Amino acid sequence: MEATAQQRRRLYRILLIDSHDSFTFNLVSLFSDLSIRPQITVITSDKLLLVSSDLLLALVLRFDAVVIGPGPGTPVRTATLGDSDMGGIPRVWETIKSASRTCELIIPPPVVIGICLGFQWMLLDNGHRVVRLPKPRHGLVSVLDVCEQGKSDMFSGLDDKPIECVRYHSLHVVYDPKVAGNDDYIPLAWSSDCHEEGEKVLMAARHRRLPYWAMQYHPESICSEYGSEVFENIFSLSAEHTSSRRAFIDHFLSPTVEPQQAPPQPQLHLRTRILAEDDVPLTRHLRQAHYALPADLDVSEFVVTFCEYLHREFGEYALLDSAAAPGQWTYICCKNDTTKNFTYFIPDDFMTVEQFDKKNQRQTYRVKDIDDVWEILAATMDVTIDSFTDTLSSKTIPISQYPTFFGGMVGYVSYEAGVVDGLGLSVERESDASVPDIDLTYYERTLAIDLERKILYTQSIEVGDGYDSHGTTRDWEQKVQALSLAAIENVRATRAETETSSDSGASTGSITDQRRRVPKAVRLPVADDYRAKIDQAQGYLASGDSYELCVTDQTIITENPGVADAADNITPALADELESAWWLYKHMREQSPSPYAMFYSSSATTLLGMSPERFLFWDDNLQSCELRPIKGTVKNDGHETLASATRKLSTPKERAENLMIVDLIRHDLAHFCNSVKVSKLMGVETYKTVYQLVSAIQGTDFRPGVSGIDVLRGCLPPGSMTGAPKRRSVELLQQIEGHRRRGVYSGVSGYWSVLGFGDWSVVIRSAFSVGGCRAGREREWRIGAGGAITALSDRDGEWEEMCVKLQSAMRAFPNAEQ
Ligand SMILES: C=C(O[C@@H]1C=C(C(=O)O)C=C[C@H]1O)C(=O)O
Ligand SMILES: NC(=O)CC[C@H](N)C(=O)O
Repeated sequence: MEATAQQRRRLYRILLIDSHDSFTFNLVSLFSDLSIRPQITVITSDKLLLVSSDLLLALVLRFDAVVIGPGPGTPVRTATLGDSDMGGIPRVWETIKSASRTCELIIPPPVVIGICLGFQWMLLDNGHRVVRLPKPRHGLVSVLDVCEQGKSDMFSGLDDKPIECVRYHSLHVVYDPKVAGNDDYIPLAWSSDCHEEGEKVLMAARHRRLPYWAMQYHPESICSEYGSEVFENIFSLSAEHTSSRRAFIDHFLSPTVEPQQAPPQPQLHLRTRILAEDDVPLTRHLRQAHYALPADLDVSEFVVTFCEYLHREFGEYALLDSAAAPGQWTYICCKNDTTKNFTYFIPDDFMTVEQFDKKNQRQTYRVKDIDDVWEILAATMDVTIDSFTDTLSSKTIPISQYPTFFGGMVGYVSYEAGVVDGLGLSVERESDASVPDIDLTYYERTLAIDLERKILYTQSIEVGDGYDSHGTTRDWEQKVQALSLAAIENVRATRAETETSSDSGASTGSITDQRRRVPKAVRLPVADDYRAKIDQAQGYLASGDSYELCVTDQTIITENPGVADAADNITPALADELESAWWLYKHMREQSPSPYAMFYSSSATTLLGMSPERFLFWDDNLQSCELRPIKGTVKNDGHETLASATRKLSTPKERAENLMIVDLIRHDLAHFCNSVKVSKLMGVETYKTVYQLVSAIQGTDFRPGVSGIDVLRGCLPPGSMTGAPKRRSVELLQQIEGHRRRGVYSGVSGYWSVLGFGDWSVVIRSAFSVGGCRAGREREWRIGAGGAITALSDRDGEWEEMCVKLQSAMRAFPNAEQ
């Protein structure tokens, strides 16, 4: 077969140096769509320190272009104090320069492109100064003032169009025309909003003689214009240089053999399953039945009553509850003999598994010497499905309308698990009573409720007829159906009662509940401490170490120990704790309902989730996923309308906060997906207590070997809870927050379905318990709240915003409110 001209063309090799920034992979996405047939190698700048000088020369020679990407920190310290913000970039730079200067053989340099930190480094090295901006510009848009020289260079063909560019910088280059001679850079564009900055800021430059270009702004941002055109121009302006350089290098080194296809990017692979001995995969049968619920039924009330009936019959359960729009599905997981709870604490090398035996006794064992927790979880999820029965289908429901959760893992992953696993950083160990960093329960019997169409599905993953201590799957289905009918009746009867007595269901309860509802102690955030944290954060924003920091604080509510009630199979105090947690959940759901509500109780903790924010949804079958970050909050207290909230959320400050996270998520997703698109940019959504600015980012065409769980793992912790760039911001937040663990707060909760779907929310506006009778100490509830701090943030406004968010969860604890 004859190769096409495009295939015959040589790969254009780009070495992209990443200074642990959260925008680097947006450059990978941008380059991938260019006409040069790129092959991109990303290396972090600190790894370059490990490469010997000879190897570095050989490495650099092989690339057509070296891109010095953006990053936190400053290039200045490196030049004077040898600090580490630049990693091995100065060595690469020296290698490029010395190869073309001092060898007998003058090797033509590769094309070099510097972006933001890279730009600052290149001009600093050339003798210009780099100083702080009067006010940092993070996520803000400027219009470029393109010089005549720029119009015939990297901005050519753009016909004097105003070019909007996004800026993420605290430092800038003071261009000094006196740095004369052949080795200087020529300005190509300035910022045009000098009225705000006091002076024009240099935005783009090129070397007078060599193929070096540099940009202060971020051409890869979703809100920057003409990013592709600018790079096409640079690669075409340097095409002649590149081809003569290739001929020169080929003459001395054997020409490189082109691989048929670009090698896959390094990825996390969960496909290599490690099976525990008792986890030999069995083929399972999926069984599903569905029933129409009465059209006039208040499904939200039904869910609560139904859970209570199910609890009495089958014991503990988990609830993934779409308690408010736009949620469509509510899932209830029922315990049976195959239910297994997995808990893991950082940095243990074992995982604890808990299962109930046929006599309903807890059995606990450890999986030891594990390298990777997720491999163990993946082994349990490795369910081979051989058949599917839809037993009671009266009419055909299109497959797109079927529930996506059909059993699998439900639970949460803590913030710290993401910090350690996703970012490779370390965290301090929790001293006393702590909650697991991963707490997931595997369920094979689940109920799905389609709230829009009012349909109840019973779903099971069974071997044989699914017989266990609760009977066969069929027995279970029949019991569930009978319970659902009883719950429907109960909802109707309660409705009729409340219409006459005006009493709300959530406010009824035992004496024990009443006592518990008066907390023993409440520790709230202190305004001055919070303001001090904001100041500290803004110091880091001014120095260029971060562009946005999501600062948080925690509230601790210590419960009054209740009076023990008797209950079957579980100790009285435990039953009491469960009952009171459920009461709190119902109250929270009534006060601040949200689309990602969750009631999840394991032996170590209980999570009362009321998150409005989807973290990640994935579909392995379609190889697609979606993230929906929220950034930008306005109180909804009855005085605000959607229109007035939209006005408040349209300010540069709010938009910048959101934009930074959108760019960060595009970068995170580009590690796993060949295509990343923003399907919604900064829409305003209404919730019961707040208005929020929400964006949606979609990733499709997963890279080879990737499935949704890899995306989840690799994108933790959620960027909306860290700020950008993620890694450096997390380190700074550890200092700002006094190395206090956030725990479940700021982590993610949701499901991982055996059908290849996952849906996870960010744990915010929620409470989780620490201690309790099984830990032999008082139970306390922790509620985290915080907000993104940018250079434009105002201390009092941020304190108020945090309080609004805190109150949405505090409402569950009526006597604890401020
Ligand atoms: C930090 C919280 O929320 C995060 C911060 C937001 C903001 O700064 O506007 C909005 C949603 C969340 O991503 C919280 O609720 O505690
Ligand atoms: N985005 C960047 O590369 C920022 C560079 C540098 N840290 C600054 O704030 O100016």
